[in-house]
Amino acid sequence: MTADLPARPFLDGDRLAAGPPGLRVEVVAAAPSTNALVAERARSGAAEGLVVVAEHQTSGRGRLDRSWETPDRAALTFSVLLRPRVAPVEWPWLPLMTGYAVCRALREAGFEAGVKWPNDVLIGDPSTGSGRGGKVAGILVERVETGAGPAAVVGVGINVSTTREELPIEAATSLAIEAGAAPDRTDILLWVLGALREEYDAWQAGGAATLHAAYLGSCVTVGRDVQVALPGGGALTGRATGIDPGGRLTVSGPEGEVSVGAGDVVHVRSVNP
Ligand SMILES: Nc1ncnc2c1ncn2[C@@H]1O[C@H](COP(=O)(O)OP(=O)(O)OP(=O)(O)O)[C@@H](O)[C@H]1O
Ligand SMILES: O=C(O)CCCC[C@@H]1SC[C@@H]2NC(=O)N[C@@H]21
Repeated sequence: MTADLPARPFLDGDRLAAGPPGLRVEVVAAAPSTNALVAERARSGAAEGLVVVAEHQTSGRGRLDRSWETPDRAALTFSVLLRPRVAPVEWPWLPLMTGYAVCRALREAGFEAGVKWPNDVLIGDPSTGSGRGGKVAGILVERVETGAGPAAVVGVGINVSTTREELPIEAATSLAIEAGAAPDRTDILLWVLGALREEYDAWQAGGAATLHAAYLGSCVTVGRDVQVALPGGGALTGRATGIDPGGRLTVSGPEGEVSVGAGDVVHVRSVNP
């Protein structure tokens, strides 16, 4: 007779409980969207630092209401509740900060990682790696009005053990595809949360200058020729020259130098990559 063995734990609860100071991690078996769940908790008065991880996210959302698709237990899908003390005009740095934190964590795990403005994290190099390189993570930051003032829900999706067949788009990849095996999920989550905590504290204490410089050093968009699709069908074409103090991408083209905010772009594509 064979006894039912307990399923292999998705994350190590003891290590999470001792994780980065000021963060409280809760793991749920399934949720439509961890961003929606944390937004609900924020409206009910939850304090800053709540982190909800879903083993299975069934209706994940991306920017502009696109869907974020991850098979059961194959990804890390989680959201962090923040209540920033800095002026809302500074908040556009939050998705950039989070992308940079994911990048730091993936480098700690041995990956070559870069941020694609505004909200993607890319790994690998299709010409050298065992995988093919591509988008491994996406960030969705949403502002929520609560009785205790505005809050930010910072959502992160990372493809961990997702197979090629399970990925929804050709340009996507997973940590397992690039490395040949999936790294430890608890390590990755703790490294992301630790890096996010550090970047967030530094930003609140001293503004975006340090983050700005670090982000530029990791950004694969700046320095490239890009085509930025705008809402309503227009497009902006030119050289991405930098990130302005408000976290917007600056593009130099036939119209001169123009800044675009993340909320105003449908897509950013490299031209002649
Ligand atoms: N698990 C996943 N991994 C990678 N990509 C995914 C995943 N699930 C959905 N997507 C894709 O990610 C896209 C949402 O991300 P995003 O808003 O960054 O769009 P994008 O096409 O990457 O635009 P941009 O060119 O601006 O980066 C959706 O179009 C969706 O097809
Ligand atoms: O690439 C994007 O547009 C962003 C994708 C963000 C996905 C994460 S997964 C956890 C959190 N919950 C959601 O519904 N979305 C974010």
